[in-house]
Amino acid sequence: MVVKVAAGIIVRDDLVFVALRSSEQHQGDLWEFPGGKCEVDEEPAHALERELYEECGIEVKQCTPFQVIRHDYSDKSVELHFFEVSDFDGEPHGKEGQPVKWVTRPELTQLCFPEANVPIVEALTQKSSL
Ligand SMILES: Nc1nc2c([nH]c(=O)n2[C@@H]2O[C@H](COP(=O)(O)OP(=O)(O)OP(=O)(O)O)[C@@H](O)[C@H]2O)c(=O)[nH]1
Ligand SMILES: [Mg+2]
Repeated sequence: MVVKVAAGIIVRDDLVFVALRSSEQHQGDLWEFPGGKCEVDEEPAHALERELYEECGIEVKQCTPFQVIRHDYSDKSVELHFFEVSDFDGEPHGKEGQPVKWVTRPELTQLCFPEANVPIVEALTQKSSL
C-alpha cells in the first residue's frame, strides 16, 4: 500500500520554512516540509491546506504543484505531492510544538531530511528554481 502525502514548500523572501519531525514519527528527528497524509479520496491540494493549517496555523492562498515523488522506505511506501506555497495568511509556526525555522536555500543542504526529499532539496538549491 502506498501512502499519499501532501507537503508544502513554504517560501517567503527567498527563505524556506522547515519543521523537525518528532522522534516518535516515521523518519523521526529529521527535517521536513510540513504536511501529512491525504485522507481517503482527498485531493493532495486539499490535504495540503488542511495539514498546513493544523501543523503551522496558516491559510494557504496560493500554491503550485512542484514535484511528485514516489519512494519506498524499508517499512513504508509513500507518494509525496510537494507544492510550492508562495502566499498565505498567518505567520507559520510550530502549532503542534515542533521546532521550526526559516532557512536559505543553500542552508537546506546542511539539514538532514528523509531520503525521499533528496531530489527536492537538489531542485530547490539549483539557481533557477522558485
Ligand atoms: N510531511 C512530510 N512528510 C514526509 C516528508 N518526506 C517524507 O518522506 N515524508 C513521509 O511522509 C509520511 C507522512 O507524513 P506525516 O507523518 O507528516 O503525516 P501526518 O502529518 O498525517 O502525521 P500523523 O500520522 O503523525 O498524524 C511519513 O511517512 C513521512 O516520513 C516531508 O518532507 N514532509
Ligand atoms: Mg505531518
